[in-house]
Amino acid sequence: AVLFKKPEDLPDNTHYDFIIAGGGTGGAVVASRLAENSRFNILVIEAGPSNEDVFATRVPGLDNELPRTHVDWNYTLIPQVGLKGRSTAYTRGRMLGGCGSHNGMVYTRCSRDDWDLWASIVGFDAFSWDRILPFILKAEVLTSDSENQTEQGHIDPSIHSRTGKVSTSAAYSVHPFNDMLIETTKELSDEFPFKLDMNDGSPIGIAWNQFTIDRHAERSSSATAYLAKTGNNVHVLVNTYVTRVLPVGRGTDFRTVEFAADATSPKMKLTARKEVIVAGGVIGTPQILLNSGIGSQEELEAVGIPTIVNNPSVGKNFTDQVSALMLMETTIQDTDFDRDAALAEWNETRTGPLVLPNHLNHIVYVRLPEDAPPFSQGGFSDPAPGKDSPHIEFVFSQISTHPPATVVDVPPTPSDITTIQFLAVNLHPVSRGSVSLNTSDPFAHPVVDLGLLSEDQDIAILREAIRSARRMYSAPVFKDSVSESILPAANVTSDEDLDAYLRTVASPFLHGVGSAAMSRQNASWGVVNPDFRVKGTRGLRVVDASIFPTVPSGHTQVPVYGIAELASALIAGAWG
Ligand SMILES: Cc1cc2nc3c(=O)[nH]c(=O)nc-3n(C[C@H](O)[C@H](O)[C@H](O)COP(=O)(O)OP(=O)(O)OC[C@H]3O[C@@H](n4cnc5c(N)ncnc54)[C@H](O)[C@@H]3O)c2cc1C
Repeated sequence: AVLFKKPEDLPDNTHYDFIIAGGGTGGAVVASRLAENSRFNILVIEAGPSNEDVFATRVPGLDNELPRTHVDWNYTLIPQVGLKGRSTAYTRGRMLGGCGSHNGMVYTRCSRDDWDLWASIVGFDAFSWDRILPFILKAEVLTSDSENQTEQGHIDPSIHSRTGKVSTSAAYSVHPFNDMLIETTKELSDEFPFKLDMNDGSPIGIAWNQFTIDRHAERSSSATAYLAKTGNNVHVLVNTYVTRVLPVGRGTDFRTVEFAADATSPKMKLTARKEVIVAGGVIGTPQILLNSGIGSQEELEAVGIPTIVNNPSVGKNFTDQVSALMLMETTIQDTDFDRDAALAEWNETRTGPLVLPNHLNHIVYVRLPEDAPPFSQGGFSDPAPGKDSPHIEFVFSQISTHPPATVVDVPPTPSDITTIQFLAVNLHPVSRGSVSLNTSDPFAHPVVDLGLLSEDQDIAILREAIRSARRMYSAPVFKDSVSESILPAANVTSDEDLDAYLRTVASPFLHGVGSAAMSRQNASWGVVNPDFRVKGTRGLRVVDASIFPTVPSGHTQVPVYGIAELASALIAGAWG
């Protein structure tokens, strides 16, 4: 690809077939795949800088140093009623590769049920597990064993690809906690069975984590694995903000993109010969559509934006998983290390603690039984999409006396006590939020609301997540080394007390989806059709996590890779 750092550097008289707004996870995949047809010229416009200018993007263990910097959009949720009016940070990557350049690199395809549900919601079988899998595999290349990465007992290589793009590995470190968790899968096998590979469509149990990390212990992303490897028929304009998409003439053929370096620079316009693809992510995409007059007429009028396509679904249905910090007191060896020495080691030999984002190695997925309290006593219906889908995830951060190494806000934590630090997550909340505008200024942050814990069902499941985690640490293997629940405190056990704790600590898990949701062609709701085209328009598609109709049973980057590969094939096919 050819990189341009300022709008005025773009060559005159170049005609682009496709213009892609947002060079993040989804946008970079689509640009690279379309570029495989050498007759297509493609322009990617990205608000942030190149990932190559940001060293910390390369080092897995420096992922926590990227949020709240110039490569973060630094959004804040409006005060969340379900969190006692707390506002929490909502980090999103703002550079080539988008969130994929600053995320936790966990590789999860989510469950068979998630994809089959999407296929039935949108009425297009291409989204079903069996049919999306080839596209997920197209995006993946499993690394072979190297130091700190092994397939043996950690992964089922037969369900992975050796020929795709983004590196996936079973990166690991050696630590006694690993063996203890594996022992738990024997001692408490009903609730916590061992799972050889959580990417087989049925992610339930305790598994070794898999990460988008390459064999040189570097982050792999759509920026490094796709965009950096494309030819010169892709032009990439960084540091440039897409303000609107505009129709060509008076209709709804939205093939013109308006952009500027910043609020004080002149706005420029370019028209794509074939299509515009918006890939601004779960906040950027609805913001661009709304600024362009595609949204609820009533809400657009209130901020003085003329409506071109009246669609009240734009920005609605915004959903994220909700997590709660937990700390357990322990005598297990801590995972602390000297950062500078570790960085020197990573630089020299690509070994040491920075080869991994978190310093513990497993991921735990729990499916609540049918008679679990939220269902049997609370009367709530099962929010998971099927029997192969978990309700709860535990993801471990570190064992330390320091505050938790997480990018979400955490309450003050006790010092001088060594704790196992992890997040308990409700994977399928039913609370919904929105992305909306309170100004017609395209450079202002939109109003971002997740409605976290606004539905009682969500807190009921998070309560069970805490109880499930405590059961896990009651396994005999932890008897002499894990003593007490510190957060929430051991005496916090009743529903009321757990709820009070949860409303104080809960945070978004940063897997936002659904703000430009896909629906059936003739549905009365939804923003894009199953071919990714924005309803009521021509020439305009959306390809990113905003189109997911529901939040899946895991982390969201792999589903973005899957749908971006599918979309690329559809778009290339339409113009082939
Ligand atoms: C801190 C964090 C950790 C995470 N950890 C994991 C994990 O371990 N595993 C996992 O699977 N998922 C993880 N995720 C989620 C996952 O990374 C995202 O769901 C996924 O990358 C989203 O892809 P996307 O294409 O929808 O958006 P993005 O990757 O965010 O891409 C959107 C791009 O559009 C650009 N953009 C937005 N607006 C404009 C505009 N107006 N003009 C120009 N450009 C614009 C943005 O700068 C960005 O580059 C994490 C997310 C975060 C924030």
